[in-house]
Amino acid sequence: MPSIRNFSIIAHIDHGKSTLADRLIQHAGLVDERQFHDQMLDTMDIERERGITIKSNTITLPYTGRNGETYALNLIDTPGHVDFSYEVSRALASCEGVLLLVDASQGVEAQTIANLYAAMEHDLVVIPVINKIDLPSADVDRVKEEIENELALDSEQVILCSAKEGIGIEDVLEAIVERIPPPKGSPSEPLAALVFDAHYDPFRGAVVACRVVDGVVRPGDLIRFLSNGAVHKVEEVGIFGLKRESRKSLSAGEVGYIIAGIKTVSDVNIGDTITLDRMPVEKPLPGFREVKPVVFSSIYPVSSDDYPSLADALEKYKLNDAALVYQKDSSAALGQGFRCGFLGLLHLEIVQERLEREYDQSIIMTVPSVQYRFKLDTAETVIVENPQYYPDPTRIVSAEEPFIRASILCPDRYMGAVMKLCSERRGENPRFSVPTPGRVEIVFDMPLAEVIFDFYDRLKTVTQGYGSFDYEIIEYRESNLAKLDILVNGEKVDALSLIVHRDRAREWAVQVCERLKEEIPRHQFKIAIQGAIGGKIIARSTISAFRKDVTAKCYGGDITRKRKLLEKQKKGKKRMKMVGAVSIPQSAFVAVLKAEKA
Ligand SMILES: Nc1nc2c(ncn2[C@@H]2O[C@H](COP(=O)(O)OP(=O)(O)OP(=O)(O)O)[C@@H](O)[C@H]2O)c(=O)[nH]1
Repeated sequence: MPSIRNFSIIAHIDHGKSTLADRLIQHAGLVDERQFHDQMLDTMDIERERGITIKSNTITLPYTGRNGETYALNLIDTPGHVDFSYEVSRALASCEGVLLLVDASQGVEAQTIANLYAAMEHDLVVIPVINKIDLPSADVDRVKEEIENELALDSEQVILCSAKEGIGIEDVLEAIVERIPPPKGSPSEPLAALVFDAHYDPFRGAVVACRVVDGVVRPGDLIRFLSNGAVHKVEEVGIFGLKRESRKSLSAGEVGYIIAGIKTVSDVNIGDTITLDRMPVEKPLPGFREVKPVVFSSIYPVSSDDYPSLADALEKYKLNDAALVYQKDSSAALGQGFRCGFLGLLHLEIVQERLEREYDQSIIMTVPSVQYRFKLDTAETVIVENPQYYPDPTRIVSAEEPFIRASILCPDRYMGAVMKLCSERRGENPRFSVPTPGRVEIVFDMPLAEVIFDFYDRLKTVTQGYGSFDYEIIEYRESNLAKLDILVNGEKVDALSLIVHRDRAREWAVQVCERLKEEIPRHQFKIAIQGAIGGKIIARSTISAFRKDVTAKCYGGDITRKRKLLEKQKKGKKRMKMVGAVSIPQSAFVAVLKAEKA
């Protein structure tokens, strides 16, 4: 049997993980030049379009070392965006080592540091790799210095490569087999396998991705999930090549999949331990850090008839994205739906897109919220993440909201712009340090609610792409909160309500009214859009009554253009939600989330 190495690639976003993974796959000869398309591991459409990795993917690469030995290298790809550090932690739990990739022109970034800490927590061997050395702006010496100073890693150990040009790929592979130890574990012990991912196959049921730590699993075995005692008969085991490749067994140290006709999706929990029913292990393997959702929003079907289908889609989706949490919810305006918890706004957007594309759901999402705490005059404390359940204001004694420690790394010339952005977002207590000349680290305490909307995008804009951002939640702090209601044509639309800081309430109200004015099409009557706190109106916009014929504005001739407009209007109708006498397009609910127009 070939010797096994389990490793992962970690890096700041855009430093080239997927490109390097592609190169390693190509080097392993799994695909020929003709079949090769970029970013083999980024299988989801959204990943390709956005050019980011969201889900961890696994692949086994055969490799023959310079010493002539054969190896099976299990590569677990990880995402780089802050929202998905949870996926990183899952990937790391099944590895013995990591490649820590640093861009030769950008250098060490906030997420590089956060990822290194995660790898150290799991006691992994860290191989520093400087990528993109082909770039004219590459500054290998400076980046080596940063690796020494900011990461405290030995710069002598650094491997230089260009994933794009295919330079240094063999050095990377040799370092993996030389420096990363083979997995420990023993095939003769009772079976213990760590579930680190899963997805739903309509024909085969749940496909469970796992790392076998001890023992062996074969088709025909009865396996048991330790967390809930569910027992299933194994139909197939195998490894992940470019596709699933079945094998006779999976044994200690190997990474692969198990198919056991599991139709009850809720039996499978990421982080669970699988063992043999007839010879179980007593203790579960150390699982993963529990995920804590920080952003909440409700999902409703555009048409209420689709509620059962949405329920089914969410259950299957959840199997593939353990970070999503949800429960039933209902709204006067939108009917039955689900309240969901997300890791961040990007996560929310991804869930929305995947539900629409992969599960064919037409959904509406409400304005996201963080979790607030209210102390009431009854000495009770209530936790509220849904504006619908905002307590009676006369009973609130004090209110608190979650604060984060935001850490931003950027070239020092952007310091002023970053400071301004942070103080606009109610940032407090700024601290600075200079990790390497020319770069500053700026640390702020900031309300989480202020970063969930579009902070990261804004930061990228004000630093021309050079700023990087990481955060951790530190504590709850007292805050002056209020519930902002939105009324459309005199009717309160509960799905548009939001909890805001009083100082920013008017600003928000004006913005939401303006955005809705752009999003809601004209009707045959005039529509007032109002923002109110308590009964008091604090902002207002008006949509005037419309001219009936939408094609009237394309003077005469151009028939195709006319048809296009009508088609567009027809399509638009399908995605409308009636609120009283007003139809609000699905997009409006999402649009109000974006603080500034795209
Ligand atoms: N010049 C140059 N560009 C590279 C190299 N490696 C990657 N890139 C480019 O850098 C960009 C980001 O690369 P990805 O591989 O998508 O980055 P990533 O780290 O996987 O990004 P996430 O998966 O979103 O975290 C792409 O445009 C690549 O073409 C390299 O060695 N040289």
